Amino acid sequence: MHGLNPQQSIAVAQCDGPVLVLAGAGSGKTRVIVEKIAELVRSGRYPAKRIAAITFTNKAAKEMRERVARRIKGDAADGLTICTFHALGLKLLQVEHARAGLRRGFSIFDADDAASQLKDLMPGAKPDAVQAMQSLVSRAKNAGLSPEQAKAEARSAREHEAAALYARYQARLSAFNAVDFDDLIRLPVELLEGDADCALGWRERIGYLLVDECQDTNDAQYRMLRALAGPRGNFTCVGDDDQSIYAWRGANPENLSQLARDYPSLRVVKLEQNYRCSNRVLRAANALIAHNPHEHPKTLWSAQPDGERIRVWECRDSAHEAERVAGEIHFLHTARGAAWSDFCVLFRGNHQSRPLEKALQLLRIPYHLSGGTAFLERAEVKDALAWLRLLANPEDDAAFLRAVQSPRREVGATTLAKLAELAQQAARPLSRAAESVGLLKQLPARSANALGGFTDIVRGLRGDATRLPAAELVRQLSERSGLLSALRAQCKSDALFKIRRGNLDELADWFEHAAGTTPRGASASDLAASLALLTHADRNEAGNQVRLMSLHGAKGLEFRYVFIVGVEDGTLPHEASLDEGRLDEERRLLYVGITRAKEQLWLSHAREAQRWGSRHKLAPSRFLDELPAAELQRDGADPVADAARKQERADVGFAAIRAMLAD
Ligand SMILES: Nc1ncnc2c1ncn2[C@@H]1O[C@H](COP(=O)(O)OP(=O)(O)OP(=O)(O)O)[C@@H](O)[C@H]1O
Ligand SMILES: [Mg+2]
Repeated sequence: MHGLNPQQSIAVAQCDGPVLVLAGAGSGKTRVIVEKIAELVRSGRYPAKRIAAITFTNKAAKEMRERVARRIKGDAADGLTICTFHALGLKLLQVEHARAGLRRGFSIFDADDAASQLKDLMPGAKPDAVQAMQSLVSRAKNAGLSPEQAKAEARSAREHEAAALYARYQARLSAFNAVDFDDLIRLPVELLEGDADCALGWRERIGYLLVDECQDTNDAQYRMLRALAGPRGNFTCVGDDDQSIYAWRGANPENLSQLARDYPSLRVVKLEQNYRCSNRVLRAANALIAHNPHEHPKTLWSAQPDGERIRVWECRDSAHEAERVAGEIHFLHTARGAAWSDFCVLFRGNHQSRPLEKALQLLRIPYHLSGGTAFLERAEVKDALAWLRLLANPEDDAAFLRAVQSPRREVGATTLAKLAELAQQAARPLSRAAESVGLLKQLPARSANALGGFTDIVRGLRGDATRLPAAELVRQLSERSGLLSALRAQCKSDALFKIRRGNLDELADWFEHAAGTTPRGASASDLAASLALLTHADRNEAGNQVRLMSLHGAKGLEFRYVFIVGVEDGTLPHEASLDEGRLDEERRLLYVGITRAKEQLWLSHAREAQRWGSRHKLAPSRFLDELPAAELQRDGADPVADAARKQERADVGFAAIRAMLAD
């Protein structure tokens, strides 16, 4: 079957009843999902519109869509659902909004919006305290608890406090006709589990379900899967317990074993051949992960050549480390003709990208940083989105509050507080209260005028919102809202203004693109809702560029050359995991990193770090000692090879300089 091995073929062919593919990195689990979708459609067992595949990120969804499109000819793939749990939850809620107690066009609060609501509900609380409460509330939601259940289950005083806050926070969300990210899973679960008709309807809609990276589902997502699959359980889940790296976000790899308990007829398929990594890389990965406890040890072998030994670099500090990485990339590109996109540099924490960026820029190496300063977090983008949200949903008070103050107009905090009071008395959302002449009369004339001006603009745009193409709406609203001219006034230089206006153009482009790819030609307001689910990394595609990303972000990907920097005790494993006994998860993280490499791998660590103005010593990661020495080549271990390499590198360097002079 299309170059699949026998085990993969079994997993693909098994279309009735539940299937779990449990296998190590690079063994072709994602490939099984892609082939299986193609097979289900081609065989006519399920039309594309009755198949849903769940991926861990939007980016992975996009990639899978492209891979499937290559396997299925023509329009047979139309209507296929490939998305994240959150996006599927959103889709479900958009259809079932009435059952979920929401009105059409409800808003999605991102983590920032949620935090600001909680802050508001905790007057005087320090940011740390707000954050702590936010994560407790989120944990309760991810465990699938309603406010009432959270209250009943609370044991400690803190949990009682969190449960009470959860109830007030939820009341506020529903007053705003809004949901947060966690609700995109929790509410569908509540609906599907509590309403048999609704569940049946969705099982009819989604005849076959496939889930990638199943080890990283949290409890609420697992329940969503179970509720959607129903007792018949027509699904294929694939996962690897050794790659579970999201425990901190509530992921529970136990769900893999739970599947067998919930579905006694579960067919478990194991894959043992790794097609990705060189043999050395794979042997090193296997040796590392063997240090974690395993109920069922996995065997994973590779028919690939041994390949180069794994380079272990000891560097002075992170700047030196970055220079070596950039130098090596430059060398392999120039001397061996590797494409920039063949390289990936991985790190534990996002702050580690800075020295790398500097070093790459110095050598003029094009790079792409995933999950950097989130595009959607930029002020002008958030402003434009608030406007869009308000156009979509007049009851979105959070959007109103942001839009009415961007750009600033003569509507101050006092006016808004007064308006909120009036709105509450009249039981209306803020934007409706601001439109009511009767209510405005109770405000000072200047503020009332300013509000009137604002609502005129909103009304005008709302009239055009359904008529204009999505991208055009973004452009018009940037102009007509005054956002653009405020931005111009605010920017000290033309260059800066260009960059920030560029962000708004990018938003418009994104809308144009997204509207073109959604089947129903989604309106700008639908898009504004789904945009909340996207991250910078998802939206922004890398071209022929070196990729910089966190180990967490690298899940599922593969590259010819992989560098992992900062392999130090305290960095990887991370400081916080040393005393909390979460070493196993850190080890899995390194396992994920190592198994991204197809041909060659570099692990580097620094001797010193600068912190709070003073230097301090760093020790190499304890994980390095867990790798088989025979597969490693440490600095200085092979002076002859080192010298030869240096010479080759110098030659390439001279050639480059000569070429530059000739230009
Ligand atoms: N039967 C096969 N023959 C040849 N190549 C294969 C086969 N199966 C998978 N591959 C290739 O092996 C590589 C790894 O496959 P895939 O990404 O599906 O693995 P995975 O198990 O999902 O990995 P991860 O655990 O990292 O998510 C890909 O390049 C894929 O094309
Ligand atoms: Mg995969």
